[in-house]
Amino acid sequence: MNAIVQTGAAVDISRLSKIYKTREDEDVVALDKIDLKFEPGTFVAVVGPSGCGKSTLLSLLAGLIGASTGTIAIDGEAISKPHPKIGVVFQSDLLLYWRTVLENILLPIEIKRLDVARYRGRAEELLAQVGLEGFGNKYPSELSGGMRQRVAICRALIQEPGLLLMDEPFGALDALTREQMIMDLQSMWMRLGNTVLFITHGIDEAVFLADRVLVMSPRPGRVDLDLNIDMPRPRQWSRIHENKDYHGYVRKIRDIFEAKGILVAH
Ligand SMILES: Nc1ncnc2c1ncn2[C@@H]1O[C@H](COP(=O)(O)OP(=O)(O)OP(=O)(O)O)[C@@H](O)[C@H]1O
Repeated sequence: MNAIVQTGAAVDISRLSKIYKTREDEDVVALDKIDLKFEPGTFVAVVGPSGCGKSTLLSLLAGLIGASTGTIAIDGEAISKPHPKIGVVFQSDLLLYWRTVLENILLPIEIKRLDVARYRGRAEELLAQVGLEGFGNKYPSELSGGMRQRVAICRALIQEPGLLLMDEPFGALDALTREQMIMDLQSMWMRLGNTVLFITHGIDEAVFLADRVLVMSPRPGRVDLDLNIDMPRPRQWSRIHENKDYHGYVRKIRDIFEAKGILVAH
């Protein structure tokens, strides 16, 4: 059991900018000359106010949109379109309701015309890793929101991506399910070892999960703070509030948001 081990990818982002054109032909600078390097196997969380360019950064890394300037390299290979080394999980699970859980997980394999039979065992192994052993023949409508999001994570992991991109993956879940998912994601990542870029509005989950938290500024999106989170693992969600370092990290991030008027103290 738990035979799956994935190798984390190295990520190198250099002078990356994204400028959108509005319908009125005005420029919107969503990202402004960002330089970042992620070591293989690092868990990086990104927090920032709405509209600061978090999803733009993720879409660029996923190869879903093109950069205006700059480059992205994954293990030294330039990225300009979706790549099997990169898995993506969005806030909405985007499962196809007419396909079973297993068929959903195997969808990327089918689309690429790879040998589905070869990946079936791996899909079942991933399901077991996220606590859904035996659910392969169920349909999405038979699962809870948290279970569906677990299936979406399996689908993202089916091709053993070195880089897992997650865009507010727990944003639509109730508080208890979110708590469980945060703990389970930590365990899964500790076993698998992928590099993760995790976008969230939650300062608490960013500090809890990450090795590194990037705090982004309002437009034009830049990295205001690059904070190393040095707390032993596995971290316990129910005990994290007893940890002084945790509070120090959260305070640092809040200080930035308060200084910029993004969070206003009363
Ligand atoms: N296709 C587009 N055309 C024009 N402007 C866009 C487009 N997509 C995003 N933007 C603008 O770029 C900026 C960054 O958007 P982005 O969605 O990356 O922010 P975000 O930090 O992910 O926001 P949120 O937290 O609300 O999801 C915003 O000002 C947004 O309005």
